[in-house]
Amino acid sequence: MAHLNAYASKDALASALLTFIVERQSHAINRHGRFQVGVSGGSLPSILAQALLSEEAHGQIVWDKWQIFFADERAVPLDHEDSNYGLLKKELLDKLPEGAPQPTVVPIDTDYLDDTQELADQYEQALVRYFAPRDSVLKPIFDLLLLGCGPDGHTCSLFPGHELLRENDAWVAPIEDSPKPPPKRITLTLPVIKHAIKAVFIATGAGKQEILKQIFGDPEGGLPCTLVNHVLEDKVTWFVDYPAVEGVVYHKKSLL
Ligand SMILES: O=C1O[C@H](COP(=O)(O)O)[C@@H](O)[C@H](O)[C@H]1O
Repeated sequence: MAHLNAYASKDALASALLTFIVERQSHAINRHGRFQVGVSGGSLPSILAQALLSEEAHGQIVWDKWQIFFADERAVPLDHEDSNYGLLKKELLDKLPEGAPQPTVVPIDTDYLDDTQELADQYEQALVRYFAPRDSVLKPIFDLLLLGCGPDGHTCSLFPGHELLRENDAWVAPIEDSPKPPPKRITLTLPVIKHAIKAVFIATGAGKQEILKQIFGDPEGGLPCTLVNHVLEDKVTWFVDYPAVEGVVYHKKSLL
């Protein structure tokens, strides 16, 4: 069963997230000398940056061991305002101290923007290059997935009721009819998410309240976030703030 941790403020949430990430970073580096992370777009990069660029984080993040991949990405140029890479760059990567060790960041190959299947295949090949030598299983094993939760319960670019929720082969899949613009995207699939060592959801603000009530009130409901809770069970931790969690009934909830 997923853990649900609720915080009185974004500062408290960011601080707890930092502690969690540092612990997972140590675990990963001890295990295989690097920290392979999948990152979402939306509201997540800004909170992630708040955690990782804080004074408290100083000296705790071993950036040159980080390999950052995208949990989903929009089929747009990297400097487009809809790009998840562009967002992470603006919020976090551009703010890392110059001259200091930098993470490896693996964006989509924008040569393939006109063909989302090829874009997804190329990103899958990139994952093969970074993960396959270690993983004899047939799926990449992310040390940590940092996931968002849309107000409709979508995560990555896996949307409620969409056929991609039944994908059980591809690591990375294209979507051409995303209900949230832009329509053309690529996304990690549920079988990949299922193999992650840990996953975190971050959801803040009253706009997430109704969907959190559904996700935790109806664990069999089939929403994409619910499916992630289901496949990863206690390997998932939700970091939410009080406005998002108000009215959510869940017995594994901690108010911090
Ligand atoms: O479109 C997307 O939305 C989700 C959720 O975004 P949020 O702003 O509601 O947090 C995000 O996780 C995903 O990466 C993004 O492509």
